[in-house]
Amino acid sequence: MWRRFAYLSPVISGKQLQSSDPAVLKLITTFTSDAGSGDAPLTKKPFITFVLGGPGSGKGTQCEKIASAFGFAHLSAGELLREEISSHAQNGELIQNVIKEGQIVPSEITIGLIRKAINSAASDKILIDGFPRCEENRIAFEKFVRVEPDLVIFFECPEEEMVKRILSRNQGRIDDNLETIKKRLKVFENLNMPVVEHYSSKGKVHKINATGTADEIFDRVRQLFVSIRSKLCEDH
Ligand SMILES: Nc1ncnc2c1ncn2[C@@H]1O[C@H](COP(=O)(O)OP(=O)(O)OP(=O)(O)O)[C@@H](O)[C@H]1O
Ligand SMILES: O=c1ccn([C@@H]2O[C@H](COP(=O)(O)O)[C@@H](O)[C@H]2O)c(=O)[nH]1
Ligand SMILES: [Mg+2]
Repeated sequence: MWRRFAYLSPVISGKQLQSSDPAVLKLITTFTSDAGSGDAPLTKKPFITFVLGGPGSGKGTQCEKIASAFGFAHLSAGELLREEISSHAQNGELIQNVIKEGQIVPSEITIGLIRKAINSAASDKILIDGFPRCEENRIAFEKFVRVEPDLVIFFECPEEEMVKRILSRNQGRIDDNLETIKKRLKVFENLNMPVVEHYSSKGKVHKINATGTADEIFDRVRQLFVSIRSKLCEDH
């Protein structure tokens, strides 16, 4: 039984939890129970775009622009998690600790929130900003939400520029400090990048140069969406 679900083990502080850990057993139960939020099919067939890139590479900024220019719903995984903290949800404290450490929230939690947001989104063209964060997230999403992304955008930005942008963001985020940024950059290299590599090998990744002004970057992004517009109109 455990071997079948080994990829669901949460990554917290870089450690894989053991199969006997109560948190892991709860995770398996949620994903395999009809009542759980993890294993119900989506109520619609959306056009899914994963938007990936390092911390501060401009994912959120560009998603806002794509959403308003091309009618996408913008679902930020980080924002969904932060809303759980501010609404004092059951997992709020756990999420806050993980984000403060720059690590990755267990898939069970994030996927449940994303699924709910997809089902209640105003558009069936969806941008999922900042997810999947690791191969375990990706595999769990594909297996339990039962969809693969139609498109993956990867914003390429030098580390120095990402750090500069985050340190001048000024939105009071608990992870916008140098100590957490260093941890997030390590997680980005070690855990986020394998997801980009996986989708690259499937020919789904469009890399965008994320240097320059936000408008210059959006000019590059716009070209991509204009080139796939006929596909978007046909299907959605
Ligand atoms: N091209 C740009 N040039 C300068 N600043 C930018 C640019 N794009 C975004 N910013 C600013 O940099 C900060 C980080 O951008 P944004 O929040 O969009 O990045 P992100 O990839 O979503 O980051 P995170 O992963 O931390 O959520 C914000 O304050 C934003 O206004
Ligand atoms: O799928 C996800 C998305 C985010 N997190 C955690 O949240 C912070 C902030 O995310 P942003 O996308 O940069 O807003 C991220 O560093 C992770 O700690 C997550 O665990 N899983
Ligand atoms: Mg963001």
